[in-house]
Amino acid sequence: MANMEQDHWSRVKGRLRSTVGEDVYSSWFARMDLESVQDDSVHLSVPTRFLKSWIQAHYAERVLNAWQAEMPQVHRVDLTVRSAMRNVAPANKEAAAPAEARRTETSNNRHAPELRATATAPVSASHEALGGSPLDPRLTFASFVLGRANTLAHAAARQVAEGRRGDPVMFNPLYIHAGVGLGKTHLLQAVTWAGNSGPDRKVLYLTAEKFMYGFVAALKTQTALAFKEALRGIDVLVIDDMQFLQGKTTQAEFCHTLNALIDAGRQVVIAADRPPSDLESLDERVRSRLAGGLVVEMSSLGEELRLGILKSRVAAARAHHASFEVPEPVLDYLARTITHNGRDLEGAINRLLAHSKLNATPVTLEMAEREVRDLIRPQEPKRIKIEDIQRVVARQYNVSRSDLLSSRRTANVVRPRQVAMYLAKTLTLRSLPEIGRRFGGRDHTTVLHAVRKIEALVGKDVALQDEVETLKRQLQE
Ligand SMILES: Nc1ncnc2c1ncn2[C@@H]1O[C@H](COP(=O)(O)OP(=O)(O)OP(=O)(O)O)[C@@H](O)[C@H]1O
Repeated sequence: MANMEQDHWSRVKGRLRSTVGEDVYSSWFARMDLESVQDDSVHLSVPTRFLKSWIQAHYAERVLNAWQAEMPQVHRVDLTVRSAMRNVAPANKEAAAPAEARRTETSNNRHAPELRATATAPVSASHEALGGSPLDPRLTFASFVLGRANTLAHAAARQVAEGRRGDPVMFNPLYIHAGVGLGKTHLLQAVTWAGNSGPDRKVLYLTAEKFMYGFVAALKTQTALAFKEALRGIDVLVIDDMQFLQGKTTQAEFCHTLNALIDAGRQVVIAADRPPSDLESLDERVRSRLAGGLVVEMSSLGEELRLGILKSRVAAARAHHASFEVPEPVLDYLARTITHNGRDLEGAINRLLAHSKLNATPVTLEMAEREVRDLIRPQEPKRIKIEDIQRVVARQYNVSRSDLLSSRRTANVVRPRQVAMYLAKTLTLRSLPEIGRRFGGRDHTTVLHAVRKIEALVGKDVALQDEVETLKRQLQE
């Protein structure tokens, strides 16, 4: 790019910095790059979709103004998302720690820069040479959180990733299926990063779309034979989003490739959003071949797993924003209420980060409730009312509801009251002051004390733990 353009760009950045202030600038514009200037339009790029839509929604005008102040002829600013893949394969693999994306393309990088982990898996030169789909450096085994939903899929994926050339292939193909946003792409890319970190194996990650595109392009340029040979020369073929494989010729080609690889003892790993038998648009031969290896389902993310993912996202964000803190109750609340998929969990942390950075305020439960409201889907856990809690607890401990609200401090009332407050905190979205008000106008510190007390006791006292569990069950029914 011409030096002059870069000079303009530096000055535009300076203007933006002084209009929006240093904090906002570093949150939103620090990773924006100039791609090109052509006539009256400027082409900029950012590493994520999230950043793109945020800038478009909030700062489009200011970015254009800053350009016009520098170059009056500019009438248009285009913003695109860079892919997460480096476009130059470094010769030295150790130096190939995934870095910020450089290649411009409207890719599906769904991961905000704030969540960039410190993954250091090398980028495989062979992967790039073969035209593999872009890999996201954050999607590694190190950042994959384990839980009941994915233990088997993870173990199988690891086994594949750690295999060596010539090892007997245990299950072929390995077919992983799960609903949207439950970690398929994460696991498949983790296999690719890990598999390519050794010197002797070539692992190629392709989305089904990319496979089709590669094949169609090869047909057009009459290099289809070379394409097939190249594919057959790899050790592990990883195909994501199999449900999108379309077209008779492509399917036939895919089937040949699959057969050739499997017969040659090469590993094939596939992910889709449904089991092979439900891939209706696929040829029967392909379906049965796909079902002939190990088919593993990843089920929906349990609460513990969701909490683990949230924590790992916060830790990743803190690597770049050390002051970003999400209190435990907020994490618990998010894990409890955002139940559908990992992408929503990631989105929630991004929003909290954006909000707390922009407004320079700490993350609170109230803020979280407001910010993620639309991520909480309809069939979320039944909304429990504080009155219900008071009623059920009073019945269980044989006291009256007015006892719970009264100022009486006898032991037979104090404990049930504390349990009720604890349940109000853990099962509802009410804030501590609100709960205090609903328990006879108590102060929020009294509620906090009760919550902590019961939390501590539940960890030690099995009988109390059972009581609390029974109460929760009754309330959730
Ligand atoms: N077990 C996990 N550990 C860490 N992150 C996870 C896990 N499961 C899902 N995620 C995160 O959730 C988000 C969505 O996951 P991913 O893109 O892998 O889903 P997917 O199953 O491929 O979805 P789709 O069907 O839409 O392609 C990603 O940010 C991913 O890192």
